[in-house]
Parts: sequence; structure tokens; C-alpha cells
Amino acid sequence: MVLFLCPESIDLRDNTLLRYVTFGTDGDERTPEAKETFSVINPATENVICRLPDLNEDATLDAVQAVVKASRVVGSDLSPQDRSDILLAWKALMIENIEDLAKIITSENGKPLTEARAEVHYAANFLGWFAGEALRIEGSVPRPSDRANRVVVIRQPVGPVAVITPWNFPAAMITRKVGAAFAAGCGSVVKPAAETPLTAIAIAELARRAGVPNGALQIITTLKNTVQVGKVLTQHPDICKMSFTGSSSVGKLLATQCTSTMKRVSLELGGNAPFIVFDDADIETATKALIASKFRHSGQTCVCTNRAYVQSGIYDRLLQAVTNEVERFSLGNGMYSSTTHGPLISPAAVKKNEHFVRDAVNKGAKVSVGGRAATSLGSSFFEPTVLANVSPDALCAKEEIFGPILPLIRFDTEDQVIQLANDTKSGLAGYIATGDLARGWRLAEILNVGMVGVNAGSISDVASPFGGVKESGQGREGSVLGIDEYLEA
Ligand SMILES: NC(=O)c1ccc[n+]([C@@H]2O[C@H](COP(=O)([O-])OP(=O)(O)OC[C@H]3O[C@@H](n4cnc5c(N)ncnc54)[C@H](O)[C@@H]3O)[C@@H](O)[C@H]2O)c1
Ligand SMILES: O=CCCC(=O)O
Repeated sequence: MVLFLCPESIDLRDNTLLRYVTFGTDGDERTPEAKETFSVINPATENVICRLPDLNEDATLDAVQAVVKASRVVGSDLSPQDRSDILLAWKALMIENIEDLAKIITSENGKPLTEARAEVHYAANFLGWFAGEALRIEGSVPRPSDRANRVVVIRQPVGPVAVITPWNFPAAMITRKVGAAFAAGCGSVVKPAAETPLTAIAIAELARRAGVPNGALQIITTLKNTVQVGKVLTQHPDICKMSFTGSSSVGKLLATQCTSTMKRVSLELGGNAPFIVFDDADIETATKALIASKFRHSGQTCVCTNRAYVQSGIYDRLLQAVTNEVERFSLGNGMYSSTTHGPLISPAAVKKNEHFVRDAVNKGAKVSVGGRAATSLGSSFFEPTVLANVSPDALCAKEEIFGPILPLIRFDTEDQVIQLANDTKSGLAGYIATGDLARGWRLAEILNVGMVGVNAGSISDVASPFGGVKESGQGREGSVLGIDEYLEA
């Protein structure tokens, strides 16, 4: 089944990338069918890109059955070398099709093409990384207390995996999980976000072309049946592991559902990253890092700076520098090469950002640049915004903004800022800009987060363990640790 029966098509070199199939237990290809369908919307134009089947519990149960069988093929019939080779072929196919994949991402997610291309590279690199890890699944032979015995520890695939992913990184959040699962010897059923299912479909088609056995990667598209599908994926006794990326509230719910069958869980959840700029920071380095960290994907990244704490001595200069940078941004449809920042995912996200600005201004903040919905562009656009003199009590300092608002909060002492930065239930990322290396190291350990950037705003890398503490989640993805999430000793 080739999609695009719709008013707005994406101009692809290879339309068959969007061949959406599921698989039966014999690996037979099936056209996913459902009584109802849902629309995939381009947030920049508000046009319907296409309509997809809204699959239900029964379709999910079929997918689970098929993945259980296919997981045995992946874990037993394929050698680690086979899995590694397939992952490398899959990575190569992603790079070969980078322009098409980037257009699909930009169409359904809104991020500018340059960011979409960067995401395809990032996503493909996880496949390359785990191709290496597949070859290095090692056990151990510890000496037990009884001198006559030996203990042999082997590491085996955990079993079939359920994967539930968000819309903000529709490619990388899938490959970071499914690549690790496949390397370990597990098949996956993926439920992508209803906003961005086409990227998932294209990635699955490339997986098939690369040699991932039929049924070992199933995609379930749904909007209305999300809760019911989620229940099957989190409660089915044959699913051994659930890996989720998304909001902390949904993560807690799904983790609770998983306890009924004691599934292993990995949870990559929301953040509230502090970015601390000390007086001794190099102003150019701090500005560059802060802008990169805050405005990646217009602030819709879990590791984006949520609140910037700026020491009094550098405050005015930094405010001016970041305002100048933001004034240079070009907001628009991500398909245009001149666009530096695209729309938010939905009109609801714009309303939320308006609320954050209103609340901050009511509590004393001043809008230095932006601050409003960009309605002339469409209903999902919000102006990249810098807010000065923000109160530490403003909502935007307490809740995840997930939008292009940079709140600057003034502070005086290191002790004061540590207290402010750690006063949150989240603990995903944190950033420090300082010229004092000792202080950089000290704070990197004191900040209660999973990842810290020192004089750096881009911290995401396949080699570094990605994950949070507190209500930002459990487990680590990517890096040498990522595959452990899919192995049992
Ligand atoms: N820590 C990380 O690595 C990371 C990465 C990306 C995004 N995030 C977080 O994700 C959030 C934004 O993404 P979002 O709006 O898509 O999050 P979300 O929690 O609303 O949705 C995430 C996924 O869960 C699904 N879902 C929602 N309710 C469900 C249910 N009851 N049963 C089954 N599935 C359900 C959604 O359809 C989607 O596929 C932000 O909080 C962001 O910080 C975290
Ligand atoms: O949104 C969070 C995931 C993006 C990343 O891996 O850097």
C-alpha cells in the first residue's frame, strides 16, 4: 500500500519508502486495515499529508504474536555478525535516502530541513553504533566461593520489546531503541506518535530492505486507540520489555501498567534543564552554547535549556548577545532553505507558550524579543522569544516549556544558583558556562541531572549515555550502556 492519496504530497525521490505493511506470524506481509483512519497534518501548512489506519487492540495483538516469533529468529537464527551486518546496511540505506527522510520529517514534524537532515544522521549513527555493540555482547566467568565450581554468566536477549516514541525526534527516538534491541537479539513493536507516523513507516521499510526479518519490526499507527494499544503493549505477557520516550506523566502511567507482568522498562522522560552562566564565562562561548541548547528544534527537545540563570556581572551583556542572535532567526516553513526555525507541533503548543509568556510578564518579566504567536505564518508558529528579569517563581522556570522561550533569571552566588537549579522534580540535562575549569567539574557533579554540558550546548552523541534521574526517567540509551537495556544476565 503506497500512501499519498491526499491533498498535499511530499516530493520524494522514492515514494515506496512509505509502503506501510505489517506482518503475520509467518512473516507474511499484510496491508494494515482499520475501520477508522486519522490525519497526519503538516504543522507549517496545516494541510493533511495523508490519512492512516487507526489500528486497534486486535491489530496490536497480531503484531505482538508476529514479533514473538520473529524475535526467536533475530535472537537465535541470526548470529551477532548477521545482526551487525543488517544494522550497517540499514544505516547505509538511511544515509542513501537522507533527502527523502528529511522531507518526511519536516513535513510531519515541522523542523527545518537542515535539522531534519541532522536528525537522520543522528538516527543512522545509532544503527552504526549498535552494529558494533552487537559484536561485543560478552559474558563472564567469575570464581565463586566454592573453589571446586566455576560460574558462567551469559547475556541473552530480553525478548520481544514494545517501543513507544514521541513526535519531536521521529527518527532518532526509534533507532536509538530499536537498533539496540535488534543488536541484542530482540524484535520490536513500535507505536510512534500519531503526529509523526510516516517517518516510522519509512524507517521500517528501510529496515526490511536491509534484511531485518519480516515481523521483527512492526509499526502500529493509531490516534484514537492510543490508550488501548498502549495497554496491550504494556500488559501483554509475551512482551518482555517496554521502552518509552515521552512526557513524565505518560511515562509514569505506562510504567505502572508494566508492573502487571513485571516487564523491564526504560523511560526517557521530560526535562527542565538549567543553563548557568557565571560572570567568568567567555561571552561568545556562553551565547553560542545557550542559543544552541535552547533553540534546537525551536525548544522542542527534552534536553533544551528550560531556564537560564545568569550571574549579575554578565547579565546585561548576555541578555544583549542572545537577543541579537534571536533577532537574526528566520521563522517559517521548514521546507524553505532560508528558514532557521519552524513551527511548533500544534496550535495547542502555541497556546501553551502564550500562557508561559503571560504568566512570566505578570510576575515582572520583560519581553526582550518575540513573545507572541506568529499568526501571519499559521496557527502553529510562535516567535522565538527572550524574556528578561524572569522571577524564579514563574511557571516557565518550573515546568517544561517545550517551545522557543528563553527565560533569563538573575543570580548572585554559586550556592544560590545550585539551590535554584536542583529545585525541580526533573533531572535530565544541565549546562554550565564558566571560565573556571574547577567550578565546571564541581558543578557538573553537584547538578542533579543525567547529562551536563560545560561550555557546550550540544550534548547529544551516540557515544554518550543518554538519560535522566528523578522524574526524567530510568535507564540509559546509546553509548556502551544502551544495549544492556535489552539483555538479561
Ligand atoms: N528524555 C528523552 O530522551 C526525551 C526525548 C524526547 C522527548 N521527551 C519528552 O517527550 C515529551 C514530548 O513528547 P510527546 O508530547 O509526544 O509526549 P507524550 O508523552 O504525550 O507522548 C509520547 C508517546 O506516548 C504515546 N502515548 C500517550 N499516552 C499514551 C497511553 N496512555 N498509552 C500508550 N501510549 C501513549 C503518544 O502517542 C506518543 O507516542 C516531552 O516531555 C519531552 O521532554 C523526552
Ligand atoms: O528530545 C530529546 C531527544 C533528543 C536528543 O537525543 O538529543
